[in-house]
Amino acid sequence: MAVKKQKKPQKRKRVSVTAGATGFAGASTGISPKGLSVPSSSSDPVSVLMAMTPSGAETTSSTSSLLTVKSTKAVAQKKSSLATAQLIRRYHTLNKELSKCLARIEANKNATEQQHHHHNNWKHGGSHKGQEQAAADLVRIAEIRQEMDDLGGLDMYQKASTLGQSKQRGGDSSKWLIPILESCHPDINKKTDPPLRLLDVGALSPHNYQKYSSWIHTTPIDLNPQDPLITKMDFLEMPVPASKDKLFNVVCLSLVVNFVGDPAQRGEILRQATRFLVPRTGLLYLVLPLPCIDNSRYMDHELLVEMMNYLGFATLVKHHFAKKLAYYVFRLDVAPGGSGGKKGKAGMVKFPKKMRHDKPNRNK
Ligand SMILES: C[S@@+](CC[C@H](N)C(=O)[O-])C[C@H]1O[C@@H](n2cnc3c(N)ncnc32)[C@H](O)[C@@H]1O
Repeated sequence: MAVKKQKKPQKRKRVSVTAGATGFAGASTGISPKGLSVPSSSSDPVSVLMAMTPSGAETTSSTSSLLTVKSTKAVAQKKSSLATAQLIRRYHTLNKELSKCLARIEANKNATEQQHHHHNNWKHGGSHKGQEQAAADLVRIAEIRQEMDDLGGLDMYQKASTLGQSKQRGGDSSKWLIPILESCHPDINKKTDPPLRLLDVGALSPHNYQKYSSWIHTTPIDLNPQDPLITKMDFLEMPVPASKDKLFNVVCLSLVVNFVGDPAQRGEILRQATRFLVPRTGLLYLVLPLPCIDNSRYMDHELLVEMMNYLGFATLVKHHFAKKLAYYVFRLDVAPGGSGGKKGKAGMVKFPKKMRHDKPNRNK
C-alpha cells in the first residue's frame, strides 16, 4: 500500500488524509452500484482483500500523536469492516440467486419430463416459456459464477469472514456458547471427565475452542478448509456416526445456514444436525444474522422455534439477540427416528413459504 509522507506534523486529533485517500482507495473505487467488483488484474484474493482493508496506523506519520494514530485506526477499521461486510453480503446475494436459477432449471426439467411422459411436447406455450426461462437462467448462472470468481470465490468469502471474526470486531461466536455449556453440564469435571464432543460445521479456524481443550474436544469441518487442521467435508454428506459414542454433545452451525442459498437445503442442514447429536442432551448452537429473524417477511423467532420443535429440538435452552447476530441453543429432546427429523406426508411441504410480515422494508 502506498504511503505518502507528511512533511509537517499535523494538528492533534486530525484524521490522516492519506488514510482516506490511499488507504481505502481499493474499496471506495471498487464498489460499483451493483456491488463489489475487484480489479481482474489482481488474482490473489488475499492481496485484493488487503487492498480493501488498510491498517490505519501504517498511514500515520511518526510525528503524529497517539490520538491521531487511534482515530486514523478507528476510521480505517470502520471502513475496512464496511468493505468486508459488503463483500460478504454480495457473495450471499449471488449465492442465493444462483440457487434460485438452479432450482428453476431443475423444476423446468422435471415439468418437461412429465409433459413428455404424458405425450405432450414443446408445442405447448408453457413449455416454450419454460425453455426461454431456462435459457435466460443459464446465461445468468454464467454471469453469477463469473462475478463470484472475480470476487475471489469461496476462498475470498471465507477470508473476509475470518476478518469479520477478528478480535477487534467482537471475535468468533464461540464465547457466547461457553457459559451455556457450563450450565448444561454443571457436574462436569473439566480435568477428569471425558471431554464434550463438539462438531464445528463451517469452521474458519480450528482454534475457536482451543482455550477449553481440557473439556471440549472439537472436530472442525468445512467445504473449503482454511487450515490443515480443518477436515474438508460437506456436512450434508458426512457419514452419520456408526456408534453412540461417536455422536456429538454439541453441533455448531454458526453463520452456516444463512450461507446456503437453497431453502430446502437449509432445512436439510438443520435436519442433518439431529443425526449427529446425542439424543436428549445434545445441543445445537445456531447463529444467524439478526435480520434473518427480525427483518424477514417470511421468517421470525416464533416460526424458527416451531420448525426446530418439529425437527426434535423441543427445548430452546437460550437465545440472545445481539446488535448483528441472533444466537440460539436448542436441545435435541427427541431421539432421531422419533417424530423429529421425519418427513411430512409425501409431497407435502410442512412449512410452505408464507408471508408473515408484509412490510415494504423487510427482506425477501
Ligand atoms: C460465514 S462462514 C462461517 C464461519 C464461522 N462458523 C463463523 O461463525 O464465523 C460459512 C462457512 O460455512 C461453510 N459451509 C457452508 N455449507 C457447508 C456444508 N454443507 N458443509 C460444511 N461447511 C459448509 C462455508 O464453506 C463457509 O466457510
